[in-house]
Amino acid sequence: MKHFFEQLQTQLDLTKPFVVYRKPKETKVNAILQADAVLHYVKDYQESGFVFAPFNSKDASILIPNTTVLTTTYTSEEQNASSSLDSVVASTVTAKENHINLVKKGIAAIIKAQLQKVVLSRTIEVATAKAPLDLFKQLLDVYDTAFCYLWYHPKVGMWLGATPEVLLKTENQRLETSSLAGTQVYKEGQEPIWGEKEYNEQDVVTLFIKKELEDKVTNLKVTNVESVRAGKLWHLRTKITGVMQNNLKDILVALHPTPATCGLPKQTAKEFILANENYNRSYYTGFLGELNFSKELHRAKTRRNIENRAYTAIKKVSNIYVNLRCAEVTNTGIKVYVGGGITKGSNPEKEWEETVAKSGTMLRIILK
Ligand SMILES: C=C(O[C@H]1C=CC=C(C(=O)O)[C@@H]1O)C(=O)O
Repeated sequence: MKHFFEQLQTQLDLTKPFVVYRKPKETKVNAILQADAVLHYVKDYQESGFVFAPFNSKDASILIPNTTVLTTTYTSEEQNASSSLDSVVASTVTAKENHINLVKKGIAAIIKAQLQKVVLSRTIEVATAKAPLDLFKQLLDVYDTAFCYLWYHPKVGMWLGATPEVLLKTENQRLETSSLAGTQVYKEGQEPIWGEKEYNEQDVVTLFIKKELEDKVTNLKVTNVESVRAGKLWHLRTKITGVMQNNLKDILVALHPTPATCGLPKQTAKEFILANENYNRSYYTGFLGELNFSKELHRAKTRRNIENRAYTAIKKVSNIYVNLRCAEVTNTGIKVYVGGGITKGSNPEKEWEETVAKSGTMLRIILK
């Protein structure tokens, strides 16, 4: 174990690219190390490696090819997990005013019928003396149901996060995606009670996904909406599955960004965000994860299987997540990114509070 994290520290000291991550509910931690500092881009999504894509699809997606892969088993440190669930606030009066004004602008555009939904966000900058790999280990300790990662490229920067949202999981042609939206703060021993605003906000995402995939996926199935926990928050989620008839690129172009991170209509919401948020989202609300990995499947060795060598099958799998509950390591500290879905039923003060609650995912790790 020590060896694993030491190798990552050496990679960082040598300023060479790497990513280290753990998928939800797994104990296996994976790392991909790049031998040089070349910036590789994804061209057609036929590549194999770890993809790191920005919010704005006009900008290029980065690939760390999976040449050197390391794995280890990480067991969470209980002590860290429990003590870190207190709430943390690191926001100024001006930040609050600015966000409330932005939300009001969003609501006004919805009332004018320019938009049905728009996701609006902000950043919070804090100082820290903590080492990036220690922050990553703390994410592992606290968020066992999230996709936890630390990503570094000397020509781009360093990002880390614990995201609850699956964008796309594929096994050969089989596909799963999810519609995640609506937020409430988790309270010990209590189940969430959802209002019309949250159901509507989440339904917009589900309908969008269904429509986008209709002509690209067969056997499309949508589960009932359920409450899912993400650290100290609850969300509403629907899973969507099917069989891909198009390639991965077509599917990703159709889905990203969904109304869980952008809005509806997609293009108008994107333009609204780029014109009004007054900062660059960069990789926040982009996507990241395993692209076209090979997975060996071992079937029972029946005589027929042995004859046609069918007992080991290689599947092509991708596991891609939306880059939420994340932060960027800067020269002066860490920048946390948070946002929320605005609909006609939104209350600006509550939307502000929701971003404060969401920022807790990263802040309670950074400031603890
Ligand atoms: C945009 C974010 O969350 C999305 C995912 C779940 C719930 C959301 C919401 O309730 O607004 C957002 O759509 C974020 O965490 O920055």
